[in-house]
Amino acid sequence: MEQAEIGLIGLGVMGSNLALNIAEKGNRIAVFNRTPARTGEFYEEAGSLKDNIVPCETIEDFVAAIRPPRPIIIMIKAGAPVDEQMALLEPHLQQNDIMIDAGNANFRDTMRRFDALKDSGLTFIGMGVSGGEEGARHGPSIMVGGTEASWKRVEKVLTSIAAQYHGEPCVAWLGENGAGHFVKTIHNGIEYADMQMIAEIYGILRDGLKMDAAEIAAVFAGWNRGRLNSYLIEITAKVLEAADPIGGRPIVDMILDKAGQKGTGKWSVIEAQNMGVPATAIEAAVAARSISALKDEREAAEKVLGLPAVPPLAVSDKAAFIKDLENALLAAKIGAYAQGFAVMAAASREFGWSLPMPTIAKIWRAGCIIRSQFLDEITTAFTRDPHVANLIVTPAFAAMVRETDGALRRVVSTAVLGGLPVPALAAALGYFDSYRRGRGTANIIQAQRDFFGAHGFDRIDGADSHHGPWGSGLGTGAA
Ligand SMILES: NC(=O)C1=CN([C@@H]2O[C@H](COP(=O)(O)OP(=O)(O)OC[C@H]3O[C@@H](n4cnc5c(N)ncnc54)[C@H](OP(=O)(O)O)[C@@H]3O)[C@@H](O)[C@H]2O)C=CC1
Ligand SMILES: O=C(CO)[C@H](O)[C@H](O)COP(=O)(O)O
Repeated sequence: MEQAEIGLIGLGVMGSNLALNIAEKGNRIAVFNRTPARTGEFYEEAGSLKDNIVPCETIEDFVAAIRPPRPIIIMIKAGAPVDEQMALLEPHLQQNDIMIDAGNANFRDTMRRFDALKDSGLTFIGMGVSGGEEGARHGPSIMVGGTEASWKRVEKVLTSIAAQYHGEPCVAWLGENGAGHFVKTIHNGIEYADMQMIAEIYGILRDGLKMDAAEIAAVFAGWNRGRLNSYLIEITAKVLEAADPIGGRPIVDMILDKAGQKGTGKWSVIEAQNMGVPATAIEAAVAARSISALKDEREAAEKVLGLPAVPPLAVSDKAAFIKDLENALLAAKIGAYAQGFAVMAAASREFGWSLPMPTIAKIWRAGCIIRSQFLDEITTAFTRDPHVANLIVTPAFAAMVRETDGALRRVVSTAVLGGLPVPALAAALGYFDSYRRGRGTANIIQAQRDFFGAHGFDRIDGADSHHGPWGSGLGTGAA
């Protein structure tokens, strides 16, 4: 039997769709799954693509079915399962075979795995894949990290399966070792912020303006035809339109308000904090998911505290306010993306990757969950100035912030006065207001630090004195 050009382990949601995509693009692929019954089931469902698929029940058969040097995609649950799978696979591999972890790995695990294989003759690629089930099947966005030589060996097949944006494939080599998984992590961090901000706007429409799901769906569908055009806005309109098969009410009204999270959002925030980069909108989004998970505590707290005793939302012109909501969402989105890109710029320096910002924006324009028209504008901004300190000071985005931040301010103020939680929108606004203010208030913090801990400070006039005239440094207030 003709050998396959590539192998794939893990026939779950992502792996099975990726395998079908690979087969459909004319590549012969060997597949393996820990639970063999799934392999048979997958093969039976493959229809006309069966000719390009070699189903294997044992690791030995799987490895033998692939032509050396073998590229093998591992698309399984992230974390320890990947180490276990690699350990099972490794003894069967030969010089120059490549293991490609395509799951949502923590990039620190990817760096460890990359280093562990460095002198073994085997190669490791850490590859972020975005687009969910449909993207994996018809064209995901793919973020590759590893050696450039190993990328060259998989470039053709990955290019054949990636999404296309006006003829340009949404796949790229982004740097050594953990670069691809780091970029995927930040993609997801931005995804968390995007989703949370949409949820906050939904909350204002539902709880503030008392609109029903169908009315809110129409608002999002309208926005999807404008500057907010994006996959996440599109699917938000669709989920709001969908009816519950049991009972016929809008399905969103039947879904428990507890959000799951698998780790990428949290890792984005941890890494941002490690590098001292403010990613406040992403942090707020991660924290909001954690608060959402405290359903029982929230219900108990509502019984103790009640909802805020505030008047109903002060909105005199509903149409104008909905226009403000659209602009506020755009402004806040700019803040979240600016933060995500700033985290990647810092990581690029920290880990020596030379992450290509215009390329990252380019490969996110199609295929991935945060795909949008907006990313084309980010691509243009970073292409003009790849090393700009922050997206919001590029001419195009500075103009957009100036145009929309008033709406964000009005929306956040209205929501706060109406007792509606908008932590991610408020975080984006706070970020703009802090970042654009040349003279902030940290002089007080520096003085306090010097007062109690003799930490010293820099002076605005550059003079030499680095400590304040605090005397003993002992306060006289309460102990
Ligand atoms: N779903 C999504 O939208 C996206 C998911 N991802 C990432 O892709 C990866 C796969 O996700 P997804 O396809 O959704 O997951 P699924 O839950 O659908 O599938 C999980 C797969 O992992 C296998 N697996 C689990 N534990 C082990 C183990 N210890 N050893 C070997 N195989 C194991 C399962 O095999 P078995 O059948 O034997 O249980 C199954 O094939 C994850 O890292 C996920 O974060 C990335 C982008 C999008
Ligand atoms: O990577 C993805 C999308 O890009 C996956 O769907 C991931 O599971 C999303 O993260 P979480 O489950 O934490 O919401």
